Amino acid sequence: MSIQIKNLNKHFGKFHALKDINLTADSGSLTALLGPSGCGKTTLLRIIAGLETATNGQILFDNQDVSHTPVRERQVGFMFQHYALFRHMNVADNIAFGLEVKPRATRPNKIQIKQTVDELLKLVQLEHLAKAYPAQLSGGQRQRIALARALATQPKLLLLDEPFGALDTKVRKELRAWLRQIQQKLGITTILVTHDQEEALEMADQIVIMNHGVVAKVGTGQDLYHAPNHVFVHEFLGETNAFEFAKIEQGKLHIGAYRETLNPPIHERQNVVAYVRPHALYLYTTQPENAIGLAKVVQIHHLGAMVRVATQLPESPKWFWSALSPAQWDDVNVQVGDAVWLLPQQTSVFRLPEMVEYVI
Ligand SMILES: Nc1ncnc2c1ncn2[C@@H]1O[C@H](COP(=O)(O)OP(=O)(O)OP(=O)(O)O)[C@@H](O)[C@H]1O
Repeated sequence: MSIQIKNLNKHFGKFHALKDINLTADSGSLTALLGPSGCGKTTLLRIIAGLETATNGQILFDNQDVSHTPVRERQVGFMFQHYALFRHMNVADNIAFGLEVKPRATRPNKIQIKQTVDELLKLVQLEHLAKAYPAQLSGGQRQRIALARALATQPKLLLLDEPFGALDTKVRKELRAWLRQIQQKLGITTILVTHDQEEALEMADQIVIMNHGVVAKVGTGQDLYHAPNHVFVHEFLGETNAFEFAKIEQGKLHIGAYRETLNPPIHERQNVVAYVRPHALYLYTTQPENAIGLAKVVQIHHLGAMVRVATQLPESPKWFWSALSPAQWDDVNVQVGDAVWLLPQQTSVFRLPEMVEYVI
């Protein structure tokens, strides 16, 4: 099922929470709504679900206007971080719940319900836990059951709000890959709310970056990461180093004076800012052509697949981070206190407030 959102606004009293949202999600795709806390992700998801009404605008499912269709008729499945399983019901009964409460006319019979539950338990690979109670499950298992429960009514749309928010990093990572696999296998259109950029980059076909109730940018993870044309998007999606008061002359980046504050809000910054991702900020022990300065190494973190090095230019309060592969590290092999030359390999230059000027 495809989704289209047209000119949608939401006001809470005087507060304009969603501003002229326009979005399309293709049938079978996974869209991530990504943005900082309070940007309106959950509100948008709730409006798509029918749990909240928009002040104006339209929502279309497969080109049908569902803006005023009640939630139970929208055929959506939910999985929320805090949408807990029923404690007093075992796993099988939790999964069956959505079917058991259907009106008699559309409710499957006992045998069909059992069949569906068995299939879903198999899908989420927890057949052996059918008789267990939620308190006996790990956090990851609970969320897998929550997904099975969300899928029981065969929804045409799956809505996930920070589904793995409460889990530890390792389990989160495993479940992300697992959920994406199931979503693709079922071909179910899915919208995922997250504030975790890695989660969005790993799972989504398209990422919608939201900020202060507006859609700042829509694209695939690759599009957004490599060629964001908006300062907010560049800063939000992936780690970056900001060189302020930069100047580009004949294709070369010059660093000007430094501000005293470390990360002033975007609207307080002036002129030109040059952004360099850590993997593109190369370090050299002998001066290369076009180096932007000689910096001091202040920290080195060995992270296995990567070595992260923090450096500081003279008179700058800021640290800049480089991410080196083990092979790159072997060539540099510096120690804290050593001097290194900084050379950006790719730089996105913005003339504020939001225009990208060039990538060099
Ligand atoms: N029922 C409500 N009444 C008044 N204001 C609300 C209501 N629901 C949400 N808001 C406000 O709308 C804004 C967007 O909230 P929303 O929960 O959609 O943000 P979010 O991006 O999902 O944030 P988070 O990641 O923290 O959940 C916030 O400023 C919030 O305080």
